[in-house]
Amino acid sequence: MTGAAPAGIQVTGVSKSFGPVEVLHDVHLEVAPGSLTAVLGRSGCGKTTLLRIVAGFVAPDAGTVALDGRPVVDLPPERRRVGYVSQEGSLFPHLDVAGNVAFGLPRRLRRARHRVDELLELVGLEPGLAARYPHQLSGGQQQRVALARALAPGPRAVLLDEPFAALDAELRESTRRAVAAALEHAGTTAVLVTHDQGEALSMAGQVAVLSEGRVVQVAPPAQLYRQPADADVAAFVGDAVLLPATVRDGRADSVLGVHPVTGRPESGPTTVLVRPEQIVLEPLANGAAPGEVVARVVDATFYGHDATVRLRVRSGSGEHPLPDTVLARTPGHAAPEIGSDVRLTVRGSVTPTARRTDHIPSPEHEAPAPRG
Ligand SMILES: Nc1ncnc2c1ncn2[C@@H]1O[C@H](COP(=O)(O)OP(=O)(O)OP(=O)(O)O)[C@@H](O)[C@H]1O
Repeated sequence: MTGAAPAGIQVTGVSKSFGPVEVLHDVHLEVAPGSLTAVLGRSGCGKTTLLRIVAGFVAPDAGTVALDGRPVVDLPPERRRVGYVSQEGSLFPHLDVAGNVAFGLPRRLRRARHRVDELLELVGLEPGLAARYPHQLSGGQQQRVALARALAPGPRAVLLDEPFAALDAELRESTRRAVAAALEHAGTTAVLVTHDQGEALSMAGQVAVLSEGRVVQVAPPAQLYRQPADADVAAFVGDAVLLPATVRDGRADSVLGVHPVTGRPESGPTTVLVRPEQIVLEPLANGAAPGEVVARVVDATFYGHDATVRLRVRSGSGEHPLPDTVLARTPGHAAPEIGSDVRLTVRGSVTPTARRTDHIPSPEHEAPAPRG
């Protein structure tokens, strides 16, 4: 790839209102050069607006956007050297694949067929597709062509707005992999907007969670999942079991037993997060020993590779009240019978997770190193 070196992106204090509605509030985001950041949030939380501000299609009311520390808010989109891929790819219907990709190339290179082939190869498409028109491609192929077109001028960063949302599940997965590989190979800085937590966690080196126009946490995927900033983020990025607990000497005492605590918790009453896959279920063949946690299976949903099991705790540990139900995830073949009693144990550590009282940045976040 020719083109500019990948740029770091710095979004500082960006706010934006449409009429009386504030869509973004004091957004700060730092994207390391050559890395992939996902902006994750529910529909309407302001993700697209943020991306369009970085691209230059929308001006912020307050705050700045910089590339490698140089403010670009006064530059028009075409001078920022930032590529944009939308949900539908928006290919030109009257141009074939080669024409679409070449459109992104500098004028002097537009006739250089080998450049088009290189870009198609980069996004994992056969050169044989070059003569097809967009309507002759699958949705996933169209999105890859759109990425090839965006990468053609050697942009300093690429912005992807829900690029897989219109694809069916199987195509989405393979297209994600192809796009992630192409971005990594090109070494381009990328920001991906999505409402799909699996997509954000699996593709990005850093995930920024946006809620009602505010960044509520920025963290690498594993940290976001294990140490969400609050209960809302915990429940948004996966199934969450939240239990009242008391922390003493780095261990939390909850109805599911006494467990080590992630991070450096303060002693005292709190709420702890347990992920359903941490809960291990065993058949209760010969009754329960004193102190064991026993629950009855009230419901189970079978997904094939795994199953989620809803349980009513019948006897718990410690002084905390029994929760209504807890959710466990088991391998599909090991899902217990509805109505049976099982023994519950929790693997690993639990995480103190407050209800949202304020918008707290992630405490231990460090920006991930650039890829490669
Ligand atoms: N040009 C505009 N004029 C008025 N309101 C707008 C405009 N653009 C966006 N909005 C509003 O701003 C809010 C955020 O929109 P935005 O598209 O940024 O959200 P989003 O998180 O990307 O949502 P989705 O995932 O549904 O695309 C919405 O309430 C939307 O209606």
